[in-house]
This record gives sequence, C-alpha cells and structure tokens, in this order.
Amino acid sequence: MSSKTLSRKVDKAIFKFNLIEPGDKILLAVSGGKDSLAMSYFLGHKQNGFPIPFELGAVHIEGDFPGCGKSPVMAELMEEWGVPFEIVKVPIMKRLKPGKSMNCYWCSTQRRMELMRYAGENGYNKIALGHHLDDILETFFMNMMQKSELSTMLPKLKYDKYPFTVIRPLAYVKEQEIIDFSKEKDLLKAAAVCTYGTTSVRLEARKIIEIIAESEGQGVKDSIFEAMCNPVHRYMPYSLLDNEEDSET
Ligand SMILES: Nc1ncnc2c1ncn2[C@@H]1O[C@H](COP(=O)(O)OP(=O)(O)OP(=O)(O)O)[C@@H](O)[C@H]1O
Repeated sequence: MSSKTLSRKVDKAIFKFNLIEPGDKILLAVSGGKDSLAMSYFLGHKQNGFPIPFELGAVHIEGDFPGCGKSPVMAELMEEWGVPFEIVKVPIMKRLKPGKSMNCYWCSTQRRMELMRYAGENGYNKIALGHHLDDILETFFMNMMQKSELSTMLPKLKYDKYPFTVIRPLAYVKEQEIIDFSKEKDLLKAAAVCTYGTTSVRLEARKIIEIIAESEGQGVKDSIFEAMCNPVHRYMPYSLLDNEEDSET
C-alpha cells in the first residue's frame, strides 16, 4: 500500500472524527516505535498546505529501563520531517515504591502523567498517540472478554479532568500496513523492544482477531470498526433494559 493511500486513511480519521480543528497545537507522543513514528511522518508532512491550520511538536518520554527507543535516531527523523522535538527523561523505575515490580500499567500511567505535564507547560491542547486499527479492535475484544463491556479506545477523547484531547490519527490504519511502511522508510532503526512485553489478554484478543481475519480476509477488521460506529440500539439486548415498551406491532 502506497504512502499516499495510508495518508488518505489518516485524512479519513481526521475528517470523520474531527481530530484536528483550526489553531490546534498538537503534541505527538513518540515512543520511537513504528506506530508513533509513522504517525509523526504523516502529520509532519501535513503541516504545510493542509486545509486546517495546526501546529505540531513532539516529545519522547525516556524511561530508566531497557527497552526505551533510540533518541538520537528519533531526533534525526523529526528534524527531517520538520517537527520540533524534545526528550524528557523520567525515572520511572526509581519512582516504584519498595517491593513493587515494574509493569505495563505503572509505566504507561507515569508516561501519560508526564505527557500531560509537558503538554500543559508548553501550551498544547491535543496529544496524538500512535494507536492503530488493530489496537482499537484488540481493546474492543479485551473489554468484552475481561470487563463484559462494549467499549474501546476512541479516535478522539476529551479528558474530563484535564484541558487536553487525545487523538489517534492512525485509527483506520492496520498494523501490517504500518509494518510495511516502516520497512520501506527504514523507521524500525529507532525502536527498541520493551522487555516487559505485551499483556496476555491483549495477546489472546490479537489471536482471536487474526483467526477471524485469516478466514474472512483483512477487510473484516474494517467491518468490525465500522460496526463500532454503527450500533443498532434496537437490536442490542441492553435496549430492553431501558424500561421502554417494545413498540413493534
Ligand atoms: N516513551 C514514550 N514517549 C512518548 N510517547 C509514548 C512513549 N511510549 C508510548 N508512547 C505513546 O503511546 C502510544 C501507545 O504506546 P504503546 O506502548 O502501546 O506503543 P505501541 O503500540 O508499541 O506503539 P509504538 O510503535 O509507537 O511504540 C505510542 O504509539 C505513543 O504515541
């Protein structure tokens, strides 16, 4: 898939979900992994000549444990794409209370806090994360299996307690498309693999989605995402719990 086609998928998310509004100051959260780099590439290239004027900056939160991305390579790429970039060093391991061990939840909470602190101090109103279509589907399946809940990560989420909106411009892009794109653009050189890994529930959800996609084709992922945009309330069991009379005659 050409980078033009991927760029159109990013536009689709931007316009469909109103991710970018005139005058936005958007902070790209860059891990150094393929997803946030691909997101930075596309938004970086949209800074000039995009119908909606917006400003961009990028930050990498550098932890104190193995598996953090390679900052000099990230800095080079951001410069190439015209995105002002900063690295913020955070002692994530050192902040652990005695007896507690490192885990994904702790790390991502610390990172999220630092991202918001940095965004607030530097006048950003939106934070862009590199989650893609597969992440959104996996979360959807995880929430069904673990929480008995129909919910997922939103392409756009306004925080209630903070003056920021999180956006996910890769919401329509599949992981494999990002992998192919990253190989073509040699983006994987910035990444390091997190030694703390991916949660088992997420892996389980990923497996289920891949089984469906192997049988139905990758397009089924687009259909599942569209289904999330198109719930038919009347034919969901919860609609019977609303105390409303069934009016079918
Ligand atoms: N160290 C970091 N500094 C800044 N932003 C980060 C960092 N780690 C993660 N993020 C942001 O959070 C998003 C989700 O993080 P996660 O660890 O799930 O990464 P991922 O799905 O492997 O994506 P990526 O390929 O960008 O690493 C990333 O795409 C990125 O936007």
